[in-house]
Amino acid sequence: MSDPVLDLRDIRKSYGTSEALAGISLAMQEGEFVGLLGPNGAGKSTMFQIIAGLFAPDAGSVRLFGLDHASNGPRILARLGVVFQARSVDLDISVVANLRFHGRLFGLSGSDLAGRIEALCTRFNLDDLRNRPVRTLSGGQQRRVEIARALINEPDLLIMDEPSAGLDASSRRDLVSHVRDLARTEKVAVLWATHLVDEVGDADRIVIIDHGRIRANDTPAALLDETDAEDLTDVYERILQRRPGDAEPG
Ligand SMILES: Nc1ncnc2c1ncn2[C@@H]1O[C@H](COP(=O)(O)OP(=O)(O)OP(=O)(O)O)[C@@H](O)[C@H]1O
Repeated sequence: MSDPVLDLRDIRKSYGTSEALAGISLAMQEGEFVGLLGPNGAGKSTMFQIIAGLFAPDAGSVRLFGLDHASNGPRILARLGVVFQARSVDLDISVVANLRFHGRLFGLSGSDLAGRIEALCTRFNLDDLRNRPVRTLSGGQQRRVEIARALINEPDLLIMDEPSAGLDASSRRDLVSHVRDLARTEKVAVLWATHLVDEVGDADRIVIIDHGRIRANDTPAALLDETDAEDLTDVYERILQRRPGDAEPG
């Protein structure tokens, strides 16, 4: 069997005396869409920064595609797409100019780059907006540009930290369905962090994190079954209300 796309083992990270991650283990396979749910301060962003190689954990092992950041950072980044909470596209230049710039950072050029930009504009309904400065687009359209940018290198793993922040309900639904479709058709593994349960109802797996610990890791159906909950919102609330240590995942 091929290496997992992502393999985190017992990751720990503290900021001074405050422990942000208290032993996180998580593996993801090709094409899996995993929803990472957790309240504010749960440790989601810290986990993302560690996966992206921005800093190393205090303890534990981080492998992407069977590689570690210390010896294979550039090979990992070539196969990783990242959407952080903060904006990373330039508001003053057009959609296409942003995509072209980011493509060049990955060594793409000529018809290869043009072809990828074309395909991404079509996939994310940006065709009519392609020559507009990003500043003139709506919040939902700007987030679609962010995601298209993160996909310019055709990553095998896309990590998204609250990608729908600031969007209305219908734009959020659109965004989720675009990315869900991407995981299904292109076999991109997606880790989608949010604190909004409705965004991850269709995920292959839901991971619930709180106080730096994984409190649940299973399919939506299994979580509903296990908690005897009405719906996923109820699942989430019940799991967060359990005392850490009660029925922790194996
Ligand atoms: N640079 C930092 N210095 C000190 N403490 C930090 C730093 N970054 C995060 N923390 C703390 O670590 C814990 C986890 O924060 P993190 O941002 O990873 O959570 P999160 O789940 O992404 O939260 P949110 O949903 O609010 O973005 C919090 O208690 C936070 O205050």
